[in-house]
Amino acid sequence: TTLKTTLAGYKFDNCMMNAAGIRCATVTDLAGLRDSRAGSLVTKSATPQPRDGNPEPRMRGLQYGCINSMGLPNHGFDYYLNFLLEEQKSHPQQTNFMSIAGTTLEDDLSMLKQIQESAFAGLTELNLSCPNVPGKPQVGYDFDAVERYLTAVFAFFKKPLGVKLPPYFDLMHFDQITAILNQYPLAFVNSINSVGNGLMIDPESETVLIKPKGGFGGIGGAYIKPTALANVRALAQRLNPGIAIIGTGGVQNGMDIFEHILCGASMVQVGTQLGFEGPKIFNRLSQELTRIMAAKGYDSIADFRGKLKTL
Ligand SMILES: CC(C)(C)CCc1c(C(=O)O)[nH]c(=O)[nH]c1=O
Repeated sequence: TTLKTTLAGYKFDNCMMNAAGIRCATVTDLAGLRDSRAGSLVTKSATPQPRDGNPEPRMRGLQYGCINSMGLPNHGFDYYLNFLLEEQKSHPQQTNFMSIAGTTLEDDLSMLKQIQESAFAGLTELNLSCPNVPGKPQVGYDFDAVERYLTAVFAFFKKPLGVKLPPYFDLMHFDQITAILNQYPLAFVNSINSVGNGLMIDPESETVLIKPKGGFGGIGGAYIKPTALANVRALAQRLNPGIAIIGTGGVQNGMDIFEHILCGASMVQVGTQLGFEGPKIFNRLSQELTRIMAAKGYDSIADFRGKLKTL
């Protein structure tokens, strides 16, 4: 039984890795991921300059998941690109991802130009949950903006690139977003980001849990697995076969990873639960998934990827 996978022509020893934003903001975090059983790593979404992010408390974990409104705290684009370039020299056998989340299209293009001209040989994840012009929803929910962004990006960017999408909830939206995405030479689509603008409350103190945005924040964890699986499945049913899918959302154990792969994922990312358990979680998840596959008679994930049955 092997957990290896291939995505956009790149080989990974393990089909699981971290989700951007969790345990990946510092070199220490990233080295911890590299030294774990994870098959790859992705950096915290970078902006051109370092950012402090929102006032704390800005993330809280509860029994079934977490809420966050971090506000893109990160050490800046150069910090992460430098780490990834060093990694290529010291650990050439591992392919990594760089996540970027400019607060404007210009910022995204400027970072992508630097990646294009750099020696970075991994994959780039463009976070489309980034804010749009005031008065408009996030880019991922403004389909004209998605088209504008991807047209500008692929006018010059020739390295492997995928997009991180927010969750969609209407079948027409799955049709609309994939009709757009299928027009571009995307290496992958990563679905889903946190479920936006949830609200968690402490009824004792009658207060919200996080400070930014009056307590509103992205929801992750067990709460969002049904939404994540539906998005992975819907995208897999609609995207060109050349566009691989990364499944993210609600992974707590090996069976959750199995379910994401059954829906069509070639790589599965872990966020909230990684935050709770740390990189050693990939030992447990690998053991659990291996046992599930062996019990079902599957040698590799290709044996069951995308093979979810309907009734
Ligand atoms: C929400 C944004 C701040 C625009 C992007 C960064 C981000 C954050 C964040 O840094 O607040 N949290 C998430 O759950 N997903 C994200 O993509």
